[in-house]
Amino acid sequence: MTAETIDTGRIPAELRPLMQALAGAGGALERIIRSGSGELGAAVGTNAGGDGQKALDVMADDLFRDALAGAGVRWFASEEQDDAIELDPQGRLAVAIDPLDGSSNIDTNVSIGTIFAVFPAEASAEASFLRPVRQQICGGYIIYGPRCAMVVTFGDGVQQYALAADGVFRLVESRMVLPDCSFEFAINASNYRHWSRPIRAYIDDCLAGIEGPREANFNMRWIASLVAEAHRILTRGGIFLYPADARKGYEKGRLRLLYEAAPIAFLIEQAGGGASDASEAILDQRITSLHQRTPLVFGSAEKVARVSAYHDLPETEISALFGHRGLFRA
Ligand SMILES: O=P(O)(O)OC[C@H]1O[C@](O)(COP(=O)(O)O)[C@@H](O)[C@@H]1O
Ligand SMILES: [Mg+2]
Ligand SMILES: [Mg+2]
Repeated sequence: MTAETIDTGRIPAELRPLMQALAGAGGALERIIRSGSGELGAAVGTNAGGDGQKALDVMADDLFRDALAGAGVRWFASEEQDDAIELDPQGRLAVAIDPLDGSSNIDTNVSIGTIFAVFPAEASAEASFLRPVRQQICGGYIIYGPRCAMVVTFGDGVQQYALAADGVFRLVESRMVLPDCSFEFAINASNYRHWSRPIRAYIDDCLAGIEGPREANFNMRWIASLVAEAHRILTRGGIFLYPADARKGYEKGRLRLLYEAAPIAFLIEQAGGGASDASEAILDQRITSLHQRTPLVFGSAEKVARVSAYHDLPETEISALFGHRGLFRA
């Protein structure tokens, strides 16, 4: 009898072994992070996407891969693996994972996370992962913060589980709803000069505050952990933007569609929010390669729609000096 790792009452029966495995590995990773030595942040190589790999990236990847091997998972794709791996030929699930998100924060004791997307397993890895985003059957993340929590959707609302002292993830919220009443935006403003004009216009209008087209004062956050930003926005609203920019390698932004944008978008839409590539819904996209990047904008539906509309404005209006946008009064 395997030890209980998560409340299973609100988890679809066919996904319970998977969720128990993810919770068990997540709990183990939380203990490593909480008590780990300084080497967790040591550089150990580069991954398929060309990003630097930290020791904890590799440890997390090994941990989740081993845990999923006995959980009905046939195909395993990871940010830290060049290609998908077959774990169990009898498995009926395909899991794509960012085993450790927010790696630049490992040494700074800032919240980091794990992100996962689940699809039905097909006969090949390609067919299992290179498909419409909407065919996801489960998406979620684990946040290793002051409170370790798992947030997950199975397509019928968003559930939150908190890691209790006994090592079990306990259901604490059965239907998270994204609040629409926040004037907070999250973007890495150091890249301002690299952004497109519509993105600069959108941020300029936020910065213009009460005297500007938005007629409201905004606050800014940037944690550099996608999971931490998503958790804040699910909890108190706002908008996150990691747009495409002019830097080499950032033509499609920084974040990966399969195991970052797709699961986050699934959660955000299930909580009543919106998620796009700055123009089109993420859930309407098709995944064409394991590590493909996509611009990502998510948060309250109205704010995400506004960013898309800025991309539709005539060039004459895409000027940060333009007073009241013709399309929006406030
Ligand atoms: O360092 P930047 O350019 O601000 O990017 C921060 C973003 O990069 C990421 O850390 C990328 O994820 P990984 O750490 O898994 O590579 C996101 O979590 C975060 O939103
Ligand atoms: Mg990541
Ligand atoms: Mg990562």
